[in-house]
Amino acid sequence: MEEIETDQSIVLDVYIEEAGYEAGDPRISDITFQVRSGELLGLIGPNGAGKSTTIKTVLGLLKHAKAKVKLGGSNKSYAYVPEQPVFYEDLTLWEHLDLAAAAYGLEYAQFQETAERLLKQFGMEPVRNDLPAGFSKGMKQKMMLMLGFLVQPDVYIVDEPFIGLDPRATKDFLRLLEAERKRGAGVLMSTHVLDTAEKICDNFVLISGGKVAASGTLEGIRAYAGLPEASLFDCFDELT
Ligand SMILES: Nc1ncnc2c1ncn2[C@@H]1O[C@H](COP(=O)(O)OP(=O)(O)OP(=O)(O)O)[C@@H](O)[C@H]1O
Repeated sequence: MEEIETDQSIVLDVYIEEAGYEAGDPRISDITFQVRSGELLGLIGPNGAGKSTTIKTVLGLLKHAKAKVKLGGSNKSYAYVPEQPVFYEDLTLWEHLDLAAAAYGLEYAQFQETAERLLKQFGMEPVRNDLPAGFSKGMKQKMMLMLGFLVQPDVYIVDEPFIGLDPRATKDFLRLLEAERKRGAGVLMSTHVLDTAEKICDNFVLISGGKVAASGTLEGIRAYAGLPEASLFDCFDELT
C-alpha cells in the first residue's frame, strides 16, 4: 500500500481498475471508494458479488490486479480480520496476542494492558492459556478480533464479523469498534447481515456482479433505488 499525502481525513483510498484470480479473467472492475477517519464503510453484496475479491485486492494478495490502494492516518497501519480464522496450532491465545504485539512493535507494558483488557471484554480470560484449535467457531472469531484490536491501527479491514458471534459478543465487538472509531480509526467491513449494517455503517458500497451497483449513505442508496423509506435489504434486493 502507498501512503496518502493529500486529504488528511482519508485513511484508505481504493481504486480497482480490475482484479481476478487468472490472467485475462477479471472478477471485479471499476471499484472505487474511500474510508475516512472515524468512518465505518459497509461493503455489501450477494454471494459471489466480489466482496472478498475486493478485500484481497486492497490487501495486495491478488497477483492479477490493476489497482491503486493508498493508506493514510497517523501510523499508516492497518489490521485485517479475516472471516476464516487463521492461527498457529502450537500457540496459545496469549501467545498469539504476544506474537502480534511483537510483529507490530508494540511496547510491552502497553501490550499487556491492552491484551488483559481485551481478554476481559471478550470473556476469553478462562481460555487465555489454551490452544485455539480447541475453541468454538465464535471463540476463534473473537481471537481474530482481539488480534486486530490489540494493534489499534488507523484502518480496520474486517471480513464478515457477525456470522460466528453470539449476540453478547456482537455487542462487545460493536462497542470496541465504536471506541476505535472515536479514536479516529476507519473501518471497511464486508457483511451479509444487512439489518446490523443498516444500523451501524455511515456509508455503503453495494457490489453486484463484480461492479459497484450503488454507493453512499442509506439515504442516498434509497433515493438511487427509488425506495425512499425502504430498508437496506429492500434497496439491495431492488439493485442487485
Ligand atoms: N480463489 C478463487 N479462485 C478463482 N475464482 C474465485 C476465487 N475466489 C472467488 N472467486 C470468484 O470470484 C468471484 C467473486 O467472489 P468473491 O469471493 O469475491 O465473492 P463474495 O462477494 O465475497 O461472496 P460471498 O458473499 O459468497 O463470500 C466469484 O465469481 C467467485 O467464483
